[in-house]
Amino acid sequence: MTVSVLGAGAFGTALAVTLAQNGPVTLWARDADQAALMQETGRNERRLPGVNLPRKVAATADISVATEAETILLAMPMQQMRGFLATHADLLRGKTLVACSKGIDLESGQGPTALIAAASPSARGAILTGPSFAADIARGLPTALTLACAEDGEALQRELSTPTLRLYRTTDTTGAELGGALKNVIAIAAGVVIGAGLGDSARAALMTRGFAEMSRIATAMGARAETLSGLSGFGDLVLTCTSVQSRNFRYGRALGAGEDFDTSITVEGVATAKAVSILAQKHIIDMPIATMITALADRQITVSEAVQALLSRPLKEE
Ligand SMILES: NC(=O)C1=CN([C@@H]2O[C@H](COP(=O)(O)OP(=O)(O)OC[C@H]3O[C@@H](n4cnc5c(N)ncnc54)[C@H](OP(=O)(O)O)[C@@H]3O)[C@@H](O)[C@H]2O)C=CC1
Ligand SMILES: O=C(CO)COP(=O)(O)O
Repeated sequence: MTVSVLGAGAFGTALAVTLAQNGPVTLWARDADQAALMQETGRNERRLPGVNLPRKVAATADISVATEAETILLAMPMQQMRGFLATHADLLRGKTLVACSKGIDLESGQGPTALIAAASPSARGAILTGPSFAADIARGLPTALTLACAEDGEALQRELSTPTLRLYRTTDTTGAELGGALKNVIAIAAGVVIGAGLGDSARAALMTRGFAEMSRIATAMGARAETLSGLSGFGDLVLTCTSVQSRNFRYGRALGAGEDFDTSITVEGVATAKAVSILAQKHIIDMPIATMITALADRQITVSEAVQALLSRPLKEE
């Protein structure tokens, strides 16, 4: 059975590479020139350089071909997903749609599975998330992710697991998608800490308090605490806050050091910090780190003002 991946960025391409171990995969790029180049060269140098695409990966820019598969992975940046789902709603009807994006839609405040349910009520929505860099997956290094699906996730889990990509299953879609979205905000903050020269101890404190902040809002929104402490929450928080492979971490590090950062690079945590600050007000939840990241990204405060504001908060019980 063919699986399709829509979005030929670093992650979509890596997923296509690993899934080709199970059978044919269609990889859809929105840019016809890029699809043709991938098909011709067997590489995606634009988004995942240095990786050979297996022969079982067929690249196309034809969306009607790419949506023939029953199982379709959505691997575009989060802020593009709502528009994409609306444009292609007819072709996606009745399919199994597995979101691979991490974030919260800024305009609606919804995560990927809620966007899928709103745009394609007859589709089955799921989310694949957790600690994994595209380059690691593509190189065949061992990785473990969470597959969250409200119902009948077992067959999908088997279909999307490969000899090197191990999927764990949950029905807690809210927890899985909020963990994956929120860890990016904390990773930016961890990058700021390192970029500003505040040290590894400060980063450990930030990660721990960040995890408390993630858990507070996520459980208030219906997530299970154990999902937050699994691969999609704690696991991905650790990876993204401690690796320079992370774009969110590198963006934060540039902010902390007062350096410029290439705005064409996908950094999901910025929009998510804004979206979650709005949700936090609605749920009356205290989210000082997300609020600070929004203010820093918008240049409303300096790094030293942000640090001062966090350090001067009232002392309280852990
Ligand atoms: N990279 C990683 O290691 C991981 C990424 N993710 C998540 O995967 C998602 C995608 O990230 P990633 O692949 O790294 O991003 P990239 O920046 O590598 O690529 C983004 C891709 O999305 C395409 N795209 C942009 N807008 C649209 C649109 N409107 N319709 C269709 N396609 C579009 C781009 O096309 P074009 O080339 O034409 O601009 C590009 O191929 C993010 O949510 C990220 O958090 C999750 C785990 C790991
Ligand atoms: O989500 C990721 C790793 O799990 C990738 O992180 P970045 O988007 O920060 O590169």
